[in-house]
Amino acid sequence: MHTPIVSMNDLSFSYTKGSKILQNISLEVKAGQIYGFLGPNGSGKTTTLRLLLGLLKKQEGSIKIFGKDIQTSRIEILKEIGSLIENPSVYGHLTANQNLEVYREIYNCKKGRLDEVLHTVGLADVGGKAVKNYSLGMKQRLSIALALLPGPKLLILDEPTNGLDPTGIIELRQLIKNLNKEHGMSIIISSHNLSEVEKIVSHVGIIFNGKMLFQGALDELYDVQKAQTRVLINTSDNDRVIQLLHDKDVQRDNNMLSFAFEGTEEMAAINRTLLNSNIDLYHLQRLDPNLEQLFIALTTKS
Ligand SMILES: Nc1ncnc2c1ncn2[C@@H]1O[C@H](COP(=O)(O)OP(=O)(O)OP(=O)(O)O)[C@@H](O)[C@H]1O
Repeated sequence: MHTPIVSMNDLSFSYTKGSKILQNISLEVKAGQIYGFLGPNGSGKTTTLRLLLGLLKKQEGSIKIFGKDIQTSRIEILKEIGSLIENPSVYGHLTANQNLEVYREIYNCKKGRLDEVLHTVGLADVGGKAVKNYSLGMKQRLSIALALLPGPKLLILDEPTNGLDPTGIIELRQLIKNLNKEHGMSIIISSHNLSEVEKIVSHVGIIFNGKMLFQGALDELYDVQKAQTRVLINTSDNDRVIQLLHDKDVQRDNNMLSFAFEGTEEMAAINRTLLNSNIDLYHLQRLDPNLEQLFIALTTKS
């Protein structure tokens, strides 16, 4: 079996004594995965990622990256990681090429690498422009180009879609997919919004109030989500519908009725029942839970 790229076990952390920000966090990322690290604001994502990069000192638990301990092999490990934590740190008065040149010297990589990374992030045509004239999406992509300079195996992106417009989000998604597919990079991407990352991630971890609530393949998360899906209907005779669907827990909210969704076959059967009873259907909607509702479902799961 392959050694996981990242393996975090039972990590707990407090900024101040007595108030635990992270509790027994365990997280595993395998080679080639795009791992979505999800949780609402303040749940502990940035703290976890800072610990992962050794930017905060670990207190309890263990962190291994590429099979090595972050505490004893930090420099060696960091050479193979590109990261973007919080705001893009680029100089506005410099061009993209000049920004990259500053970091190229730090990383000690070849000159040709600048064009390569600019090309990878789709900024090859504007490398000579001052960064202050870039859109936020372009700045974000330039920050990723900086992180790519040393040719990392693992890329860690903390809420990279924050503040981006829909086009910027789509471009960033495409870039992340390419880095994973064409450059074989493993990627951890944090977000407070499942819908922003679900098109690209293969695995997810969900953190809430400093605890991991879920970790697994996206499909497993969809199974949890499916169990929380409801159907919303409005008909010409809602009272009658409640009688007809007496074996379901139908809830009424103003003119709307809602009940748990249990598959398309059951939906079709309900529809036939309504038709046979001469009840007109005015509205039918499937309600998939959003991330907040999923959190609630996961926290209350027995
Ligand atoms: N330097 C710090 N000192 C004390 N508390 C902190 C510090 N940094 C973060 N916290 C607290 O730790 C908790 C987790 O914050 P963290 O930034 O890790 O969450 P997050 O999930 O990344 O949220 P966000 O998306 O808002 O950054 C929050 O309650 C936050 O107020």
